[in-house]
Amino acid sequence: MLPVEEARARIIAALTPTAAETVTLAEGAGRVLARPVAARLTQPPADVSAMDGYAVRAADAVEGASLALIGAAPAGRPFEGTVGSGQAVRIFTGGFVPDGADAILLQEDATASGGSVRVNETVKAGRHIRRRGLDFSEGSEVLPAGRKLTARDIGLAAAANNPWLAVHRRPRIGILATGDEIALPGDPIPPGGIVSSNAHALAALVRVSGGDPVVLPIAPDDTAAIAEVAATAHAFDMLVTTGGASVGEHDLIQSALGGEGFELGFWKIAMRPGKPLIWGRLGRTPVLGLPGNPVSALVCAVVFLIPALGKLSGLPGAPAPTRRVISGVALVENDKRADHLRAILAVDAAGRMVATPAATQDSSMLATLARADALVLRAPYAPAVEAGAEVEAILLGELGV
Ligand SMILES: Nc1nc2c(c(=O)[nH]1)N[C@H]1C(S)=C(S)[C@@H](COP(=O)(O)OP(=O)(O)OC[C@H]3O[C@@H](n4cnc5c(N)ncnc54)[C@H](O)[C@@H]3O)O[C@H]1N2
Ligand code: MOO
Repeated sequence: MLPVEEARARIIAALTPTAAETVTLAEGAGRVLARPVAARLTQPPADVSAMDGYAVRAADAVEGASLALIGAAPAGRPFEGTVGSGQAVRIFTGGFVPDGADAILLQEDATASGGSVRVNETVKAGRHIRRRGLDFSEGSEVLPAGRKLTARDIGLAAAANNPWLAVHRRPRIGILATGDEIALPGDPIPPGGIVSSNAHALAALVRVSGGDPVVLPIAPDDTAAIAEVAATAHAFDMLVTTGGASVGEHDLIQSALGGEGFELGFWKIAMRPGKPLIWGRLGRTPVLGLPGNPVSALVCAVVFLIPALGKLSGLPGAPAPTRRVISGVALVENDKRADHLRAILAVDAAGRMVATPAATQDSSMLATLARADALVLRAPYAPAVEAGAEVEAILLGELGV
């Protein structure tokens, strides 16, 4: 069985980012830049005032001096003349500093009357002036390719006068649930059947992780039916299946896809839950075969599908970040499979984050998974630890799943 890290590395190495598409600023948040964003202007375009007050010559603006007011420079309407010795121009935040002036006298530090202004506090040269290009200069790169755009980045791209952004197309992910026993929520459930939760949960996970999910019709445990749906795989950047991954004679994914030209990359990994994971390729489309057990499917999606979506979207495809937390209970020595324990988080009196794994960790228990805040990671053969020991955990809330 392949170690988790190696399985993830092989998946990430096999994926290439989607092509670029052009979107408006409003559509850009959360997308990954396919090309850098350059400034299409210099900001500020000239020296501007950072305050409301008076543009003056610092040499004249000493406490007690009276300066002649010769005009005004509100934002957007520059003063055309020059500030000479003993003169001042009324200025507002964002207004261009007129020629001749080299400092701003704050409104609060001055008394204006008639055509003059009295300096109540001596001004320092350069004070309250934002220099031309302080923020960025025309032609410079303000955002690099490969960046996942934040709301702040959208503001920067807009300020740099870019109405459009070149981002990677959202990866289109086909989701195929298989099994004779599964029925869509609300539909009649066959005898001994179960409602299909996996496709819905996976579609939601794909959506919040930057992909476009396409939920395919449920395929019964029948080679021809699975093959028929799989024949549409070329329409997707990745096909994700659930169920039929294991060793039972009804576990048909590999044999059904085999007829369609499926090339197996690997099968079975040293992970709990999620051992029977399948990875391969159908023509040019990568295929991730998740186990049918609902918790196994979703934990594998956190560990493999989210990084894969990242890589397809133009990111490095890094694993979910982990945090060091305190285990609320003693943990037994682990076996050969990397374990992922569903746990509730709480903050103790000392402000430390404490993760308490659920007492039963069965891979069918969706309610336990939905209530969990974290997956506590137990490496293969990790030794037993006492309650209070530090352990690594993936915080599910941070991933938005
Ligand atoms: N003899 C062995 N048996 C099993 C092994 C093994 O190594 N040897 N592995 C076990 C492990 S671990 C897992 S995980 C499961 C995974 O099996 P499959 O991927 O083949 O999944 P199915 O058999 O199709 O289904 C398992 C379980 O999940 C339910 N299911 C399936 N699809 C959905 C869905 N879309 N929504 C909700 N629930 C679903 C299905 O009804 C079954 O109850 O195999 C073990 N067995
Ligand atoms: O790995 Mo299975 O996913 O243990 O239930």
